[in-house]
Amino acid sequence: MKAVLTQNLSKTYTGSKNAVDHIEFSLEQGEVFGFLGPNGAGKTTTIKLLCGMLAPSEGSCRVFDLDPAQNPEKLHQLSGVITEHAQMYDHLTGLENLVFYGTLFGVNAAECEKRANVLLERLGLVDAQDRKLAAYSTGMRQRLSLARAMIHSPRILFLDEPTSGLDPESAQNVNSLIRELSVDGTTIFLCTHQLRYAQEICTTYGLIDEGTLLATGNIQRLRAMVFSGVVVHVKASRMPDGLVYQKTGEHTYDITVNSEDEIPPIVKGIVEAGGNIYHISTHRMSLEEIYFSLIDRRKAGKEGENDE
Ligand SMILES: Nc1ncnc2c1ncn2[C@@H]1O[C@H](COP(=O)(O)OP(=O)(O)OP(=O)(O)O)[C@@H](O)[C@H]1O
Repeated sequence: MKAVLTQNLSKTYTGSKNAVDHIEFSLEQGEVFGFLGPNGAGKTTTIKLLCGMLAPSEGSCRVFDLDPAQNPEKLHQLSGVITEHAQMYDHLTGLENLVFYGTLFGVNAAECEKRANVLLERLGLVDAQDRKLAAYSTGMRQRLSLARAMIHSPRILFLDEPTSGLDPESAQNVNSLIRELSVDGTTIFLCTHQLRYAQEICTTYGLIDEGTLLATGNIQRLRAMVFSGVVVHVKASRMPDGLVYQKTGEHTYDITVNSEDEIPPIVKGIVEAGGNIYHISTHRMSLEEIYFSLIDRRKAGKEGENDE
């Protein structure tokens, strides 16, 4: 059974164009899926469709074989969600909020408290657990809303920018918690604009722009859509005749190869030509470079269409 399956999923808000336009993808259990795209691309709308907060205008989606719009209660039992404004109670303490929400999900109070203690510890909130939420800082609230989303040990977590606004240490805690949960089989659906962070943590990606899904898959698959080769940076005293390279500075060169297997003969060739090698490193396209390349390609395609 797929953790998430969408078919022709579309959402049109009244009076506007498609916010989500016939998107199709599926997620396996335990995947950390990075859903990436510019502002207004349709990420939050997709989360809302998958959580049953919105009904599709066309097409369908299923989360662990449930139709979210038809079975919102069942879905809430097995999913956790954080969006920018998670509802919690200012007059309750951090711990009381967690226990309250845990019991709403059907977990008994003793179990809730046990799990709340683990989460508060992991998210660095133990010292604040007995303080009223009204006295929490924005970052503390954000960490508590993450704990709230996890209090009932959901099978899937929908996280919209879970680390924006967190200090580096808290962000690292959240990242390692997400990694551990995925190892234990929790599926993570993560929206973020922080592409370096996404590359560290996600196993697969979806790239959306103006409601259209431009690409899905792991980083190798996305790379293959843009440029699958490797760029070798070399600093050497001389280069052999016949080798194709691009001079990038004083004694520095870039060589483009299809695979790393081509590097040893290149090194051998430089040495045999009497060159000294001072530095050699390889570069593959990062998620950030792939993202901009695919977005730029789409923009160029649209401009081409408009020119015709
Ligand atoms: N309630 C609404 N009514 C009308 N249009 C909406 C509504 N919510 C979102 N939209 C529009 O739908 C499109 C997709 O918005 P959405 O919030 O899903 O984007 P997003 O990718 O989450 O953006 P961001 O990165 O800024 O959070 C945008 O054009 C937005 O203006």
